[in-house]
Amino acid sequence: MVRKFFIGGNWKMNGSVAQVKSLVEGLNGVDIPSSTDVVVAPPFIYVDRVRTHLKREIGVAAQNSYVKASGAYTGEISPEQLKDLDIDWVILGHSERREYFTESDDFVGEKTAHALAAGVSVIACVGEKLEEREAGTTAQVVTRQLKGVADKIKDWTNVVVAYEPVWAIGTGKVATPDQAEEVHVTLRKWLADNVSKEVADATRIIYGGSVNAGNAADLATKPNIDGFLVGGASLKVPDFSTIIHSRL
Ligand SMILES: O=C(CO)COP(=O)(O)O
Repeated sequence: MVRKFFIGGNWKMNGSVAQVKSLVEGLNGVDIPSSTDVVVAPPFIYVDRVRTHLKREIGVAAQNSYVKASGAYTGEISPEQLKDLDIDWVILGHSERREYFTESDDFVGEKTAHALAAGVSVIACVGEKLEEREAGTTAQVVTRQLKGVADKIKDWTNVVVAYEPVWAIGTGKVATPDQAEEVHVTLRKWLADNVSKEVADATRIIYGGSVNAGNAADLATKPNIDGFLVGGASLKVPDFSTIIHSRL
């Protein structure tokens, strides 16, 4: 099964009008291989302008969405509203949201189901903390998080799973290709055993955590690493471009 390479750029809470303009101009000059899906996720307030000015070969994602279509939910954004702006993707369950905004596995699953129902594809994130890895519970943690999503959805066609070990995010401490591959295999096996062999074969599992222009190609050699979710390096167009072209 050939899974299309997938590169996401998570800009997190970074950027200004000027920086967003320069990123979009830079990205418009990057050659996007037809074998690769590329999606960038600006902060909410910039998604509309990014979608308007960015070339269509690059998708745009939000970094969160809520579980209702509309209503009295101050500060929230619905996937229906994202769709209204032609935003086709959303990142859900990022460890920063789980940690700072106390999002549970169950809530991430609910948000995933609602986004998919609204026609927005989902990058669903899982990942263990350092103490969980050291305690030997990595597989348990990531499969529990994946189950939170699996319990709420039936169709995985529009889901990409991102494995992002918390200890590797923004730390410069990247998982080795073998460490990442091991967890990707665990996640894929869990999908095969608990959802279906077809879903396990077809679902892209991407890696995130200190991916940069220097380490992406090595990680991309692993058969179960189907791409990357990139934070810091996605704010530097030349580095992000190298990562986009990291699979030979
Ligand atoms: O959290 C990440 C992407 O969602 C990874 O961030 P960094 O690439 O900055 O480590």
